[in-house]
Amino acid sequence: MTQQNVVVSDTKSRIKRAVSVAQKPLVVPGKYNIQYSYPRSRRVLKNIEINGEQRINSWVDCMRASSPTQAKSILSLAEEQYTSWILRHPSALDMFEQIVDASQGKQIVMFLDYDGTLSPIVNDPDRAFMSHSMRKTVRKLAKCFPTAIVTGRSIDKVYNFVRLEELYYAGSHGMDIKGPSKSFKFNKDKKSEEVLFQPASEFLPMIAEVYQKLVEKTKSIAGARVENNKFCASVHFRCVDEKKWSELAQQVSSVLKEYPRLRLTQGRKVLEVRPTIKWDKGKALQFLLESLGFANSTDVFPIYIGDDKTDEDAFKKLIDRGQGLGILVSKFPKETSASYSLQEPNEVMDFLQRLVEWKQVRTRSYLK
Ligand SMILES: O=P(O)(O)OC[C@H]1O[C@H](O[C@H]2O[C@H](CO)[C@@H](O)[C@H](O)[C@H]2O)[C@H](O)[C@@H](O)[C@@H]1O
Repeated sequence: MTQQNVVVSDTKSRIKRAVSVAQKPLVVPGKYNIQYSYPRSRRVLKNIEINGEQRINSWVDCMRASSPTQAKSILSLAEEQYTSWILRHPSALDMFEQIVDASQGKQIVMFLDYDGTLSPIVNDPDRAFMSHSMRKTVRKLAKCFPTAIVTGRSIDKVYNFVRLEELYYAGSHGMDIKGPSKSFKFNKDKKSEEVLFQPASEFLPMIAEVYQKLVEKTKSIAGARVENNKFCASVHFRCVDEKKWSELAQQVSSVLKEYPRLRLTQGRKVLEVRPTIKWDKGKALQFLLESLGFANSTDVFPIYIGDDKTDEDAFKKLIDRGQGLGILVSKFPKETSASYSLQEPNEVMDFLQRLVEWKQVRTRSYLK
């Protein structure tokens, strides 16, 4: 079954669900961000989601008080936009049967982003814990399919959260790749040594130096926080007053001026400083598929689940390969190359759990 077939079928129920989701009051304010919450590459520090949401909330309050009819038309517009988005990126839970049908006869390989996908977004990056039930689900998932965590975090950090030896890990946006320990190898026929790839290893001292400079430069800005992710560094502004965002951006930019071999990208309330090498989460996905022996295989069905801009490189890679599918985790419409959507980590867990159950049923009936 082609992806188009999958998307076209079941339209009525999806519209129904889309409209009912769009009507949930909690979700509605953020939907005004449709075109604005996902800033295009260089529009740094503008139109960012949470404050956008607050601002819009107060706009809507004022508008309701002064002109109820006008407010209603804005709400309808948001609903329409959400409905149109969800039709293009239907829920992976609603489309579960079609997704597994499309994978028939192929080896599913799972790629999971960490923050915002397996763990909820929180203010303190050191406290982005994943739940026990999520860990249990991912453990079961890895017994059924080769499974990789692909993250902007350093491998050490993400491993401290995930604590599952049986997974592949691609840390620092894919610039640090490790395989599972030998006893957990999925494909026992493949070479037994751990996969290990560090395409940006020469940048290690530079990132360490830049990290120190960023800490120094930003320390006067309340709430700013710099995280060393080994081959890249993150400057968090989730807890910085919006009035201070441009000052923070200037400080970061002044440090980067001295480092032409580093570039800046943006994630969810975070500025990511990373090497200019042509390597990203999409390339990491490709590398891992090759390591698993699926370089030119048509019998593989990779599923990538992620919530952030950096995950778009992986979604695009799947489109280029013409294999598998991408699932964006988001409550709000965003520009994306993913085919499907899930609203939050809890839905991701439900989806993974269904995959596990589906696989177990198939294995049982195969053994009968
Ligand atoms: O690729 P990911 O696994 O999604 O990592 C991207 C960044 O995630 C983390 O920051 C994000 O999550 C934090 C905790 O919920 C949140 O406070 C922050 O605002 C988000 O941007 C991580 O701390 C960064 O280092 C990663 O680059």
